[in-house]
Amino acid sequence: MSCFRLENVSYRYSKAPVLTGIDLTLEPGEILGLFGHNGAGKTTCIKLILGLMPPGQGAVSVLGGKAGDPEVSQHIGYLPENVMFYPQLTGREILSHFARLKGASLKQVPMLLEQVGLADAMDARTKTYSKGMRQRLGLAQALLGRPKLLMLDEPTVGLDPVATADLYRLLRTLRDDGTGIVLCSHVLPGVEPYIDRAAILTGGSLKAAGNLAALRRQANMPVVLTVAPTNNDHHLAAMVEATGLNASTSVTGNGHLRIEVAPDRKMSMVHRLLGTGKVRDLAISEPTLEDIYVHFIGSGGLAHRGGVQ
Ligand SMILES: Nc1ncnc2c1ncn2[C@@H]1O[C@H](COP(=O)(O)OP(=O)(O)OP(=O)(O)O)[C@@H](O)[C@H]1O
Repeated sequence: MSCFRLENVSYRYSKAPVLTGIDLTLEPGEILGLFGHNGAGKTTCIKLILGLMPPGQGAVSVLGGKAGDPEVSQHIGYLPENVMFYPQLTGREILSHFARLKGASLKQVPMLLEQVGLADAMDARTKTYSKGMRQRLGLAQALLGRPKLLMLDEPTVGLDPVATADLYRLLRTLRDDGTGIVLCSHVLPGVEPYIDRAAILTGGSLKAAGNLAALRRQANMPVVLTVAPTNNDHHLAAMVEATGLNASTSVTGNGHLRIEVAPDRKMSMVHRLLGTGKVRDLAISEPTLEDIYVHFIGSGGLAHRGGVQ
């Protein structure tokens, strides 16, 4: 049973379409990174999965049932992008309130607060919490009732590096226990090691989806070889040009040769380079998640403003 399945889903709030023909599935025990520029439609996808509104077109099924059904919703944990809590209540009181609403055991409350690092602050009013502490409380709220599907919108905002690493470790444990997890984040280098698959949304359409290896194949972006020549030999560049492997070269500030070559020609290039006997050191850089994201989104940057239509 999939955690969710979006089939040919489209949605519009009022005028222009926000999502168009989205096909996306999440299986148990998988972490999916959902990425896109501001206003790409990530939160709208999440709202459809939560059943907060029906799709304009297409089908949304969640945990084998209908999005929004109470029996389905009790198995979903959700951390929204901006968490707000009643400031006069303590962390323990707030989490207990959410546990009652969700029908989760109250015994979980102190345990979860400890798990997210709020053991010492659980009886303090949340108005005294830092941004990171509020974020941790939001995370504890999302984990109530051991959800089968966990959706986290920018979960590391406000978290320090150690807390961020703790969060990702926790997500891995939950994933290994069979939880399906959706992670929306703009901090791509941070999430890259932790996701199993990425889905890239732009302008309401799914541009690409798959694991990093599949996305790299699809993007077919060049691999970068950085070569330190022996004795600062300047002839290597000409030799690279002469290979006929259609690589482009440039010299970096510290005299290294930077070679961009198609992925399927990488090994030929490496063999040729090593064969010259003029290579002192060699580094290979595959496109990162961020490179792939920019490739699919385009260089629009701030041109993708999202916002009011
Ligand atoms: N309640 C609403 N009424 C009208 N338009 C909305 C509403 N919520 C979102 N939108 C519009 O839908 C589009 C997608 O918004 P959404 O919040 O899904 O994007 P997002 O990818 O989550 O963006 P961000 O990264 O900025 O959080 C935007 O153009 C936004 O202005």
